Amino acid sequence: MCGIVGIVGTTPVNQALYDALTVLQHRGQDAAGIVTIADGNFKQRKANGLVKDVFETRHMQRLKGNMGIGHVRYPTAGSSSAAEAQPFYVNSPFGITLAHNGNLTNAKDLREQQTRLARRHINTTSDSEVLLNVFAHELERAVDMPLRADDVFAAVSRVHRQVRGAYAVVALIIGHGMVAFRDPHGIRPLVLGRRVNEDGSIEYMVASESVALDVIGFELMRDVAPGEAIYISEQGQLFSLQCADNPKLSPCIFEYVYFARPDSCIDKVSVYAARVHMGRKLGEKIKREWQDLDIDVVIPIPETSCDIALEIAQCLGKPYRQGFVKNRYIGRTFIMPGQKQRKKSVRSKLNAISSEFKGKKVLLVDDSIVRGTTSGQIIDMAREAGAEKVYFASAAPEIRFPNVYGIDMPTSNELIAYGRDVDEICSLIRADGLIFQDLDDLQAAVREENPALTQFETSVFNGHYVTGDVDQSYLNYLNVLRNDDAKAVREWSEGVADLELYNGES
Ligand SMILES: O=P(O)(O)OC[C@H]1O[C@H](OP(=O)(O)OP(=O)(O)O)[C@H](O)[C@@H]1O
Ligand SMILES: NC(=O)CC[C@H](N)C(=O)O
Ligand SMILES: [Mg+2]
Repeated sequence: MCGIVGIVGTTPVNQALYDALTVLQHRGQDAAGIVTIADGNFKQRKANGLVKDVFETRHMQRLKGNMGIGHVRYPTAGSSSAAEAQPFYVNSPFGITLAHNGNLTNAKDLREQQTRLARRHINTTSDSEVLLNVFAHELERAVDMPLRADDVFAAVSRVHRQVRGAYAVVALIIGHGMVAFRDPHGIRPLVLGRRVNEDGSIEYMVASESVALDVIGFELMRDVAPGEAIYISEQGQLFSLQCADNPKLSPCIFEYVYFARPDSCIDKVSVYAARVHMGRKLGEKIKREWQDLDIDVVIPIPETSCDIALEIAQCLGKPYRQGFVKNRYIGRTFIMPGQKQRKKSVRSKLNAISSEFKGKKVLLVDDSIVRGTTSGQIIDMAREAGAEKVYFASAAPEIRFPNVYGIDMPTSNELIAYGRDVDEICSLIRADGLIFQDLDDLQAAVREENPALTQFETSVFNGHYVTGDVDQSYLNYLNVLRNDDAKAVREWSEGVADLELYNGES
């Protein structure tokens, strides 16, 4: 789950894009990029690193123009080399740059088709570059001069017919406008906003999360519908059309559990409210199932679980204490690239306040347990700080299946709950008791905010993949391609060679 943003404005957009990417940083910490259009050309800066490190004043000064797009990356396909930072560029037709959040499940086939049939060269291993070429090829076929919104929509319709997986996309077509679209299941979020200026002119913005609109001073108009495309011309005129044959909203439920910021609203659901409901549901389950459990205090594992833990504490009638202090300079550990780095970072990120643990029976709360990197270490820390008993509650159910839609969990083997029951997981993380949310309760918690959400993308919990094209042979292929060891070998050789071709500037 990367973060994407695009603005068609009436004044320079560089600072607004930068600010939006900073607000979306929690969605991707590996690389960042911005492309703007000025004087009939693209201006681009992209590199590995956090937003604050990638863009220096000299870059910002060169990113001129009133329209642009941006991306923060959390790699889920290809490599984490700078050459795969986004946006990507193709020169024909017109000149297009594209930023993508999600992951394609048929990228291999599409790549072959683009090479063989469309005679396009894709220079990196990124699925997003494949998606850009599919879109460019279809736009080339659809084109009427001058380019009309309908041509763009026809191209997007054909993209939907070929591409499988998750994709929330924003792209610039030079000399024409900005296009944004969401896959027919709406797996990854995308919102549309606007700002009305004093002279009555309107600026438009799309972003992965509504919080980006808030911070830039745009008002939320609505979510981009699954399968829908939005086209905003250079002149600032907005067009939209449903471009999918059978759209069916099935947002990734993990966005609500972990990825999105609590102050965002996704598919008419306040992420904060959904987490509060998750806390209540889990609190009720704890009361039901652990009737004679003796808990002195409820302690969250910062940062995502704080809102959930507070609600659990209220539900149980127990005190809530912030027993761990988070180092504000260390990012999210789950989206860090390798297990070694993730493990090391948990310890430097979180530290216990001994007085909150000494001689107490504590209930630790986290939003989820994925690889068990956090929970194992945190429980040890709680014991070292003097806890008498350490119980653990997870607001998400057991995660047993790989994710193929933009979360970097490509193999079951790395998941602590794979092939294990609750007792086995409990002893592995060295807890005195462990409880997970039920999937029905998790879905109900989110649905409470928007009853129209009848279906979610829940594959990591139940192995049901909404796009219907994911089978065991695909999962085996992914396992070989993207397991931690394979990634480490690839990154090492790329680091040594560093000979890739890409059109970034430094
Ligand atoms: O079982 P694991 O593999 O450790 O993954 C789950 C943990 O990772 C995430 O925290 P993270 O540090 O990424 O971010 P946060 O500060 O937003 O909680 C999540 O909130 C859990 O704490
Ligand atoms: N997390 C994402 O959305 C990643 C986008 C794309 N698959 C990449 O790896 O760059
Ligand atoms: Mg966490």
